Amino acid sequence: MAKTIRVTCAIIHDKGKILVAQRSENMDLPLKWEFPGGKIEADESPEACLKREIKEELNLRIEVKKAFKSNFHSYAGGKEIELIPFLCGYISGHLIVKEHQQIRWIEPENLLILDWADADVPIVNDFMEWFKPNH
Ligand SMILES: Nc1nc2c([nH]c(=O)n2[C@@H]2O[C@H](COP(=O)(O)OP(=O)(O)OP(=O)(O)O)[C@@H](O)[C@H]2O)c(=O)[nH]1
Repeated sequence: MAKTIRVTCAIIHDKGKILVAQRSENMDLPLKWEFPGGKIEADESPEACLKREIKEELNLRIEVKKAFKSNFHSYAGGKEIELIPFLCGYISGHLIVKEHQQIRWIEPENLLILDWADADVPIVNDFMEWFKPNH
């Protein structure tokens, strides 16, 4: 059986908006929307992974605030991932889009409009459920 790949992703909330990223044409899941992040390396904590990935992909420093429930998802072709989401805050840095097709800052209530990577859909729903009564 294939090994489950552990992937972190950041729900970055700043000034009332959420940062969302569209995967580029030459990534797998081309043009699907995701929360930025990436694979956890050996001996790395999920939080350290996320800070590293966000610095690498977007040139931003973030703080990791709250974990949400992770989602196990099997993609066609056999790849299985555990997607581990965290609510994050912006600390500093000038945004540079290095790998994605585009990024957008959107109102939380508009998150469901996007064409999400399949593994992200339960995470978006969980986040929305938490967000609504808290804001
Ligand atoms: N970063 C990220 N990856 C996601 C999300 N949803 C989702 O299915 N994935 C999948 O998780 C895996 C991690 O991908 P990645 O390409 O961002 O990770 P990485 O930068 O560490 O990997 P690389 O070294 O292969 O480029 C990919 O198979 C990707 O399609 C998401 O919201 N964020």
